[in-house]
Amino acid sequence: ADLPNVTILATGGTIAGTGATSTTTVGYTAAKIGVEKLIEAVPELKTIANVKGEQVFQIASENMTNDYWLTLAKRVNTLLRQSDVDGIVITHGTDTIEETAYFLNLVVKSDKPVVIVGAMRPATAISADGPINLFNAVGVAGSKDAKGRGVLVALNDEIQGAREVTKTSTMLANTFRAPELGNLGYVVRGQPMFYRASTRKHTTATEFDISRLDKLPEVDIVYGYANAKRLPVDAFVAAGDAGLVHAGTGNGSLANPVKEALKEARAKGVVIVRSSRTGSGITARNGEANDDELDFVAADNLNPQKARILLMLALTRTHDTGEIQRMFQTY
Ligand SMILES: NC(=O)CC[C@H](N)C(=O)O
Repeated sequence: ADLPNVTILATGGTIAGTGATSTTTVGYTAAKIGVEKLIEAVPELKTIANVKGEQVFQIASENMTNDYWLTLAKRVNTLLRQSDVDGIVITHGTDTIEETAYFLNLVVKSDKPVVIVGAMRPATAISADGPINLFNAVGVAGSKDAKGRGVLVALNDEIQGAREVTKTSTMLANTFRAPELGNLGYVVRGQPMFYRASTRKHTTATEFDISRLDKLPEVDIVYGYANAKRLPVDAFVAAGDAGLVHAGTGNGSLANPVKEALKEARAKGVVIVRSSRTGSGITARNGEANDDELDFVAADNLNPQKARILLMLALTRTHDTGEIQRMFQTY
């Protein structure tokens, strides 16, 4: 009775995946097992929390969309307003866990813990990581220590912050890292141990409100590489995008034809954010491009897929590039 009340929102992924044999760890099918079965597989959960499950949707997370995010975020906010919910665990495919985590980090309006968890091996595999990951995630979500830290990602005995965490390996169980900046802590026997906190504003301290939104602005990502052409930029602009994120080479550098296309896009009102494909470090304002002159925004150290999320949310508030740059320095 004294245990915390934790709701598990299931969305699919490998943690709910099944393979043909116990050694199938590649080539299995994600998003097969329902939330009740996930909970039944870990009877130990009863010792650390009163757990309830809800299947919000059932997808492989490469099929995540803005619409699914709005559905999920609204459900999280509704549940966290209830006095009988102390924390939430979201089971999720690992491919886009970092994006969902950062989106929720910006739009959840509560201090209560929200912990996202997944697995790298399907439920049918020997040494499946899903059950222990779920146990630890429920422990974190039920802990008072985890309150007010923003959305957390807990896998492989580690706790990562939503803003910095990224998937770094296609296959390893310790795929989740915050390059150069490190994890926030560990989970030991279902107990979180924190050593660091994110310094950027999140959850209750953001200016974003999705409660009355049923659509997000269209923002896409254009990748930088040798021999890059302007074609993708032109195609996204023709499709009516409100914003574009450039995943630049190095410190967000722009190939000449792409720079021309982005300049023209900006002249048509499209907001341009320069980020980097390198995986770590800051894309500095007025560094590899003159953002003041071009009227572009620099992504700080957000990776392109996270810069896309912040730009979408920023565009729900303003089209002023000065204001949007401020948001990239704030969140
Ligand atoms: N390990 C995983 O969860 C990856 C499976 C699948 N591609 C997904 O993201 O849902």
